[in-house]
Amino acid sequence: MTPSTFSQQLWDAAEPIYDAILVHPFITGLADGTLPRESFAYFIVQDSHYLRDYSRALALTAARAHDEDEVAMFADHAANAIAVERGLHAELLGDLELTSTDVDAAGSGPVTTAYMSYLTAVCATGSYPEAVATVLPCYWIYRQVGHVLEAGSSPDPLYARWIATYGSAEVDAIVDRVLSVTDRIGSDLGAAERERCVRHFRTTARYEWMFWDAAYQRLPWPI
Ligand SMILES: Cc1ncc(CN)c(N)n1
Repeated sequence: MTPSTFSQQLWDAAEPIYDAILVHPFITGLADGTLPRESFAYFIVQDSHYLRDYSRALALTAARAHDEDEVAMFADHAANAIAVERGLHAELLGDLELTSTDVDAAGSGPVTTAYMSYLTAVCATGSYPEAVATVLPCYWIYRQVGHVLEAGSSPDPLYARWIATYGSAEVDAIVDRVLSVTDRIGSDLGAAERERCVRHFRTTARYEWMFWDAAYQRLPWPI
């Protein structure tokens, strides 16, 4: 069956990746509290690096938009939506007894660097629809994971706080708005550009799985 909307077409292309995310031990460990603290700390440190470049990728996406409301939305997300996540990180880093010096000293790991580089390259050199498709898994997958985990939360208060942020109504409203922009863009895309968007969406959805997997393993640079 042909997907009814562009966002549905993108989601369908990445659904097996999302299904694999839901059963990854990082995610099941957040939910049942068995995730090792060291893996969560690796994740928060790497995510602090990631958000720096994600914010830039959103600013590049804003610069590529033609519709004034969409320029304003992505620019606002680059500044403010990210600020909510930074606030969460600051609290969690404090609880993990880590500082911004520790974040800088750790540097960005192999998967973080690869994901950030891909985001930056597409948002800097691709079209506006390609940029939107590339940044979308970050918004959408976290919202979905937040909702799934929210039902049972976590016995671990740190993990419960993380879950509550991504399962919140505030995140819902942000993601719904981005999805409606995605569907508007998709209504007049040619086949070749549509295919490029699907490829970018699937690639960054894969990076989302890899990001959690790297944290679970506390993956170092091999050399
Ligand atoms: C790697 C990653 N992906 C998504 C999100 C949610 N904005 C995040 N904080 N970090």
